[in-house]
Parts: sequence; structure tokens; C-alpha cells
Amino acid sequence: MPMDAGNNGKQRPQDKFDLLAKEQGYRSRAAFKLLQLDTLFRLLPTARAVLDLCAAPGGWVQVAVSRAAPGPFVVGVDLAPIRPIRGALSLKEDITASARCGAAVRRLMDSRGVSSFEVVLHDGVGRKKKRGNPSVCGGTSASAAQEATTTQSALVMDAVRLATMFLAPNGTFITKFFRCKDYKAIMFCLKQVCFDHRFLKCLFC
Ligand SMILES: C[S@@+](CC[C@H](N)C(=O)[O-])C[C@H]1O[C@@H](n2cnc3c(N)ncnc32)[C@H](O)[C@@H]1O
Repeated sequence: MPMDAGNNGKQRPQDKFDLLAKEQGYRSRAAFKLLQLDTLFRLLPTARAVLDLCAAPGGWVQVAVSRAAPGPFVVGVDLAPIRPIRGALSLKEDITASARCGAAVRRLMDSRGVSSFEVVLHDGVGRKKKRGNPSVCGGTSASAAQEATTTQSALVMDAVRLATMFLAPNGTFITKFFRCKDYKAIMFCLKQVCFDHRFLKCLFC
């Protein structure tokens, strides 16, 4: 399955997942990544609480609401506002500010009597500070690629930090990142965090 390509501000041509998303009412083509993962691993149907980090515009949140256990508690967090999705709550927070973001998530959990999330999702793409364009590793210049790699790696680690705060025992953490020079280091860290859990590696290309 094609992944969003790093476009460094340039328009990416529409593909079949863009068209399918429109047709099926998903806010993003990214929804199909989570649908495929869930079809493979059946992670959502038993989840009563799902936290989606870097969730805007909300494709994964839509999938979580529709596939999780009945009456789920689904929270989407993003720097950008997420248009309301029936059955989900959203927070406009920066996941790199883990203390502040974590406190906001905790307040929502407390207000609903929820103690942990069975599934924590992360689908972040770093933002270049100057222009605010999404960027991922594989940019057009060596320095752009380096900057994007660093941003992506840091964002994955921020998501891991939040996941370790809120994940239920035997819960599932799903993250997306592109192959880059930090790939092995990120995989190593993830394996340490998941040392007593099944470690699932999925590649979509
Ligand atoms: C690929 S999009 C997520 C798409 C989403 N999974 C969906 O299905 O619609 C990446 C998102 O990461 C968000 N993001 C990037 N850095 C962030 C940060 N530090 N804190 C919160 N969200 C961030 C961006 O605002 C963007 O909405």
C-alpha cells in the first residue's frame, strides 16, 4: 500500500487511496493504513479506549470509532484542530510537550473514569518550523532529509513517551515512520519498550 510521500510543500498526485477515502467518507487516505493493520491483527475490536497521537484531520480516529469495542473512548490529539467526529474527543496539543499534553489527556480520562488505553496510535509527520510544511525523511536536499529525519525520530520518541504513560498492560502501540538513517535506532528503542510484548513489524510500501 502506498504511504504518504514526503512532499516538502509540493502537491502529491492523488492516488487510489485518496479517491477511496473520498468515496468512503474518510478524512484522509491514511485511514486505509489503519484499516489494513486492523484487518491483519484485529487490534481495535477489543479496545475500549484508543488514543490517537497526531490525529488530524482524523482518518484514524474515524476508523478507531468504527472498529473499537461498542461505546469506545477515543481521543485524538493534534497541533491542528480536529473537526468534531461523532463518538470521539479531541485535544489541540503538542505531543512534544509531553507533560502538558499528558496532563490534558489525563484530565479527559479522569472525566470519563478511564484509567488506560488499550491502543495508542501515532501517525505524526514532523513540521518544519519556518514554513509549517509537513516533512518526512527523503527530502530533496541532504540537509532537508537530515532535518526531517531528526524531526521524525524525535516525534516517534515523544509518542513512545506518551504511550508508556497511558498504555494498558498488554496494550498495543502503533507508530508510523519512514525508513531513514535512524531506522535501526528507533526499532531498537521500540523493542526495548516492548520487551515483554509481541513485537510486530509491518512494512507497507
Ligand atoms: C499524517 S498526518 C496524520 C493523519 C491522521 N493519522 C489521519 O488519519 O487523518 C500527521 C499529523 O501530525 C501532526 N503533528 C505533527 N507534529 C505534531 C506535534 N508535535 N504534536 C501534535 N501533532 C503533530 C500534524 O499536525 C498532522 O496533522
